[in-house]
Amino acid sequence: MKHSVCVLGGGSFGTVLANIMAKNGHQVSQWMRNEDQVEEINLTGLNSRYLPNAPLHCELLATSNLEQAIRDSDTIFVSIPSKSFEQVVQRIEPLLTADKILISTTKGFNPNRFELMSDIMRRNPTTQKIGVLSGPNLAKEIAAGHMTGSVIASSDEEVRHQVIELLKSPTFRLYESKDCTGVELAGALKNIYAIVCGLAKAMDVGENTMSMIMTRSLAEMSRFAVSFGANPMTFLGLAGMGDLIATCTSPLSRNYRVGYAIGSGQSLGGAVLAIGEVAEGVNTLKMVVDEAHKHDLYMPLAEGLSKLLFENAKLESLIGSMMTGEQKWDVEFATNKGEKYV
Ligand SMILES: NC(=O)C1=CN([C@@H]2O[C@H](COP(=O)(O)OP(=O)(O)OC[C@H]3O[C@@H](n4cnc5c(N)ncnc54)[C@H](OP(=O)(O)O)[C@@H]3O)[C@@H](O)[C@H]2O)C=CC1
Ligand SMILES: O=C(CO)COP(=O)(O)O
Repeated sequence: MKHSVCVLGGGSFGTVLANIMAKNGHQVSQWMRNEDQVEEINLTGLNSRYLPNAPLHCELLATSNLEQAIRDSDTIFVSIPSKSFEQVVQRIEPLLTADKILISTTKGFNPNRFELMSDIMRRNPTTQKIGVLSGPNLAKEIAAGHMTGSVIASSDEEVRHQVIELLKSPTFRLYESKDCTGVELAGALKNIYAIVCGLAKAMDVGENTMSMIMTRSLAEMSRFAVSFGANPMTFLGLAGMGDLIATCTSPLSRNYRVGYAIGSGQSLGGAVLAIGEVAEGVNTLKMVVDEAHKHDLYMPLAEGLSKLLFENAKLESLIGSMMTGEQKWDVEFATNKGEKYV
């Protein structure tokens, strides 16, 4: 069945998703605020700023008319950086109807208060058909046709099945989850640890060290997420371990590149500016460390990175955080916490 879909955001991820769905034969419009970009995509089939060298499907229609894009669509993917997500969702609220499906693909927190993108979407008074998409989805690899998969999380079966129908392709697999909190937190939190891994790589640490950092990162991420109601098992899946591996090892990750640049001697501001695209991990780090303090959660890697980036601490303090912190359980959910995981 052919669906009418729109993707909000003209960045690299919004563009690859819109392109997959157009290739799948759906009617797809991609909303962006930049008129020149709209013209370029419609005339040349290219989004040269965010996804150079990736020819887009001829039926993908770029538009700057938000009202029409929403009215014509049964499913809306919001692919806007977390900083502007709330503002864009507020703009579309008067255009929503109870049957429209809203999906977030954004991996971050609202910078104004501690909440996830799904919390922002749920506040709309009209539709509760809501889901989040997250997984190892480096946009440029998807555009190049490399195989990957993602997780569609929603408590609503219709939402999950609709997203699978829209996006499944010979190179893109979709898996279902009901653990929205876990999937969404996994996607947001891994960006912190991609920065740490970029830094570590710039320091030329060995593979043992990289493996330890990634594994302890997974422990921190799941500890944090479980305290907000997530299922720790979600972190073994594509949205957890899958995305952590992709983002912590690939120079295509903007967060990894921020870490690498800082590890090579650049300032945080300089590194973010040079990338020219969103690196969500920087805001996420601030929000998460604040929450960890409030809830007394032990997160030595995030804490060490925060001191390095925001308090001018030396690199050694990050290493110290990891190497001199408490050494207790390897997999804490399998051992000491609550009988249900034993
Ligand atoms: N790229 C990737 O590999 C993946 C990204 N994600 C997540 O998807 C989200 C979007 O990322 P991505 O596409 O990479 O971002 P990019 O940095 O590539 O692009 C951001 C897009 O959002 C637009 N935008 C920003 N603010 C506003 C606003 N107030 N109103 C309208 N448009 C706005 C920008 O428009 P303009 O150019 O006009 O500023 C631009 O089109 C992020 O949370 C990211 O973590 C998830 C999976 C993979
Ligand atoms: O989330 C991503 C891949 O799954 C993209 O990571 P970056 O935002 O670090 O580029």
